[in-house]
Amino acid sequence: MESIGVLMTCPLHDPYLVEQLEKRFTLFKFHSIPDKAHFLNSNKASIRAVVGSASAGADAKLIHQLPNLEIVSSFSVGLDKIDLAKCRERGIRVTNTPDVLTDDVADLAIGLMLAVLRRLCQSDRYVRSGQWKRGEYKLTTKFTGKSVGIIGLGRIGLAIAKRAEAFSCPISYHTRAEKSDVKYKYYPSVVELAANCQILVVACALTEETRHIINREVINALGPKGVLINIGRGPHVDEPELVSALVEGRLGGAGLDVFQDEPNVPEELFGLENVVLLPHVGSGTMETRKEMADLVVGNLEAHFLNKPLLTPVL
Ligand SMILES: O=CC(=O)O
Repeated sequence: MESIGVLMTCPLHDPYLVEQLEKRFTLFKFHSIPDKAHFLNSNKASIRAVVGSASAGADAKLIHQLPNLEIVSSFSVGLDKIDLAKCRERGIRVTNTPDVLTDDVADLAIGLMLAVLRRLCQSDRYVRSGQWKRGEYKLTTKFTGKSVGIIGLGRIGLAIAKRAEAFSCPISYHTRAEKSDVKYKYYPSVVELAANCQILVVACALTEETRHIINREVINALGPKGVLINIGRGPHVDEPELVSALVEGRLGGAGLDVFQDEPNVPEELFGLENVVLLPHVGSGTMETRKEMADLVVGNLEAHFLNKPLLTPVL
């Protein structure tokens, strides 16, 4: 398989995945190639696979430039950086990394809820800066028993619900259609869900329908005591609306692992103590990233050995 060209389109800071790919294939690291047009002209014939992630995948332009592309193996569960319609049209296979990251992302969502309500980051800074010696930290807000609304009740949404239930949180949700196999309260509109919960979590896939699913109306419905948690994708949220709601006190707080234009985060958020900001680390544990890397490589191997894909999307 060494002669098979694999184009890694994202800057993957995962030495294990890079090592595993380099052992088996001819790996091209697209982000570190200065003249991309020249590179593609000279190497397009040998490239039969793309490895992408949540930050860069395979858009229509790239797919068009790779005439021999057979498979896109994504080091992510989200598929929003891959032009699935183009892949379908060209018969290009697509795989992702579901299940193995569910626990980590759900754990992080709960961590964000606790961190925002109990001001964990802020009180850590209080101790480090020596302020504790001058007085006790102020009172915060209880998490146990808060009502949690979840947008998207797939693997990750359900894992968040299960964890929040252990904190005695009543759960409600919004999805395109009501689910017959869950006992949680269903709201057919996001605004209604937001008006009826204290913590609203974005856990759905990013698609054209869910882009800006968190808009001004939803934020206002969640209100000055409500908290938004986003472990989905930045573009799920109308970010300028979120920033102004937080600055104006129309929203109670936010725990954000994802942003519109990563790694750029609106600086207006930096001074707010009711906000916790993370650098898109939902699946970022050594254990999970290894399992994800094994799936990326396993899917490529399966494809080139004509075996069934491990986690096929297309
Ligand atoms: O954001 C991370 C993923 O989609 O896996």
